[in-house]
Amino acid sequence: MASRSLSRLAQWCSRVFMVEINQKTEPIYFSLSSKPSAHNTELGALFGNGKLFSVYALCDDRIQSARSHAQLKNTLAENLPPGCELLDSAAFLPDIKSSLIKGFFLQDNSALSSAERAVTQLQEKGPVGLCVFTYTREENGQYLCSAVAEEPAERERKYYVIPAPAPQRHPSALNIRNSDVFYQMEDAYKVLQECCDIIPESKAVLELVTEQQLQSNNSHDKRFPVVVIEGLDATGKTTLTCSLQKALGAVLLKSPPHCLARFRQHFDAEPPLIRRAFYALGNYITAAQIARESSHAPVIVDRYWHSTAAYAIATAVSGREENLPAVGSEIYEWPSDLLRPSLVLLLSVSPEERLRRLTHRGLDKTEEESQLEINHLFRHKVDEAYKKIQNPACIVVDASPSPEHVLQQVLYLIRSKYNLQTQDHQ
Ligand SMILES: Nc1ncnc2c1ncn2[C@@H]1O[C@H](COP(=O)(O)OP(=O)(O)OP(=O)(O)O)[C@@H](O)[C@H]1O
Ligand SMILES: Nc1ccn([C@H]2C[C@H](O)[C@@H](COP(=O)(O)O)O2)c(=O)n1
Repeated sequence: MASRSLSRLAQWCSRVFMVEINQKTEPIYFSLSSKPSAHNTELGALFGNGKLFSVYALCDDRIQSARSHAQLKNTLAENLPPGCELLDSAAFLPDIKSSLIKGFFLQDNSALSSAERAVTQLQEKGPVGLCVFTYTREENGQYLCSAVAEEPAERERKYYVIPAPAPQRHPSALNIRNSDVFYQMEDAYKVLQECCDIIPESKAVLELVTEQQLQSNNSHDKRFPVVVIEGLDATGKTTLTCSLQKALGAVLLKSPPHCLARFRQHFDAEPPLIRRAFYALGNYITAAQIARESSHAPVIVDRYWHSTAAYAIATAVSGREENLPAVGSEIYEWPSDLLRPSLVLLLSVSPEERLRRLTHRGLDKTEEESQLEINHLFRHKVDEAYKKIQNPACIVVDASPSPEHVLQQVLYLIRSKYNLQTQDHQ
């Protein structure tokens, strides 16, 4: 998307705008038109009161655009006048992949809006173009939209705001491929290559990926079973994987791998495009380690691609759980260049039991895991996304019994699939 082509209001008329009032109700969809609509009362909930404007960060450089969007959100949130709502917004071409442009819609009841002043300061600071729309209500009940643009002629141009039909598929899934989830190592690798000038740690991560790939044993000779243990935070993955390692004389690996631990906190603070590329590359390093170790012993892995894809999809797909694409969608496809495990077990416990274990454990969590605590809906979406991933699909394991009971249950599952003997029988 070339930002220059979108700085002119007319270019936005082909798009549908979506504004999410909250995570639980359907978004409001509208378009811009040269003709008024007879039915725009539907827009009342959004365009009801106060001063209204929306803002989108436009930039040709996807890294700069991702960081500018994050910076814009922080700036608007920090300068929000009392009574002003900051809502997620997006403009898209229905069913056209990668057409989603994320932004923010503000309902502002204050006269001199500090949010608007913050946007103006950001615009002057650059370096990315912001496209700001303002909306006004006419006497006849029609809503008009104009762009705060450089050229006077552009500023004078106004379009009617008219209701638009809800698209077949929720637009937040349009940009997932290579923005939130990566399906080839080289696509994730390219993102971090583009970050090297602004995020020095990227270079070190890329060197580790290259080093591990060079050491990878791609031979498809006899391999011992590779069992991945997945699940939300505090479902008992670490406890179970350690017990499995002892019981099976297995090698225990994890994703992200230990060699990336020192970079993790930094990339967790980056916008999704960069953060997810980091975790995707972590899976490829872990895959190279699995390839080497599974030539001489069974391998147990604590989190792998299912975690990376499920958390990314659940974060990217806003709104209700039903907005997740159906099973069979390409977004759930295992990457063709990533080593496939023999078995993936998804540990499942009740939210109450999980919270009990988390509280009991007292360790800190990633921002996303903190989200899981406050956001019941987000947790459900992560769980649903886990279960939609195919080839291999997860086998759900009830992990609420005692650690020993869960271990025996999982050993039975593994043994019934392979004639793997436990350590004490060898
Ligand atoms: N089957 C179980 N029954 C009761 N408590 C358990 C069980 N398994 C683990 N726990 C306890 O629950 C807490 C979380 O366990 P653990 O760290 O293994 O979870 P986890 O899924 O690895 O979490 P994370 O993803 O954050 O690493 C720990 O205090 C652990 O002792
Ligand atoms: N392969 C992986 C492993 C982890 N993540 C992300 C998803 C969550 O935000 C978080 C959970 O990890 P934990 O705190 O349990 O170590 O890390 C991922 O995206 N891909």
